[in-house]
Amino acid sequence: MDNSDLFTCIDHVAYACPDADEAVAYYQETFGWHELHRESNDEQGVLEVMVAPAGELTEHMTQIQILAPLRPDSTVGKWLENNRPGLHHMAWRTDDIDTVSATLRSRGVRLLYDEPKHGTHNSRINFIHPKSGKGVLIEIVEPAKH
Ligand SMILES: C[C@@H](C(=O)O)C(=O)SCCNC(=O)CCNC(=O)[C@H](O)C(C)(C)COP(=O)(O)OP(=O)(O)OC[C@H]1O[C@@H](n2cnc3c(N)ncnc32)[C@H](O)[C@@H]1OP(=O)(O)O
Repeated sequence: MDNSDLFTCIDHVAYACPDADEAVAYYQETFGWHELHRESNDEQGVLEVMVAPAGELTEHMTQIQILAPLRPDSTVGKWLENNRPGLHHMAWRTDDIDTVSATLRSRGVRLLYDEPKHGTHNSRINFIHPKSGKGVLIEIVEPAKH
């Protein structure tokens, strides 16, 4: 078993909270981190803000994704009803989400979606269910090829 055809790095770690602006200001003012990107993803029901320790990304730099729910019945909204603000998921980067999905399914891993959905910055995303991820929600992300 090896990883050479699967994941290249930890793309981001997601922090879920009710107020993204307050959390971003904390990262900026306390740690000097930089906001690199923000967008609302209506399908996922989240506002997401990507912050990083540098103003420009290097190839394998891991970002923090600050997530706030756009509506109470979104996955993050429901999660915040049962949990304090905190770590929500981590995301592993791949160059080819279709191949990775097929490989993981063949190994018995439960993915949430039949086909990848739209993620941050036009990426393609899927998730490993926490029951299949040792209690951790794991996102699989294929960044857009610019
Ligand atoms: C924009 C995009 C991007 O990066 O580009 C994003 O990140 S969007 C980020 C927001 N979107 C998502 O998270 C989409 C994927 N997530 C989901 O669809 C959902 O959160 C599920 C993972 C299916 C869980 O939903 P729900 O709690 O309704 O399902 P469920 O009742 O079946 O719960 C199943 C079990 O999973 C646990 N569980 C729920 N959320 C969890 C989490 N974040 N981390 C770890 N465990 C978690 C519950 O406690 C429960 O455990 P017990 O049974 O032991 O009590």
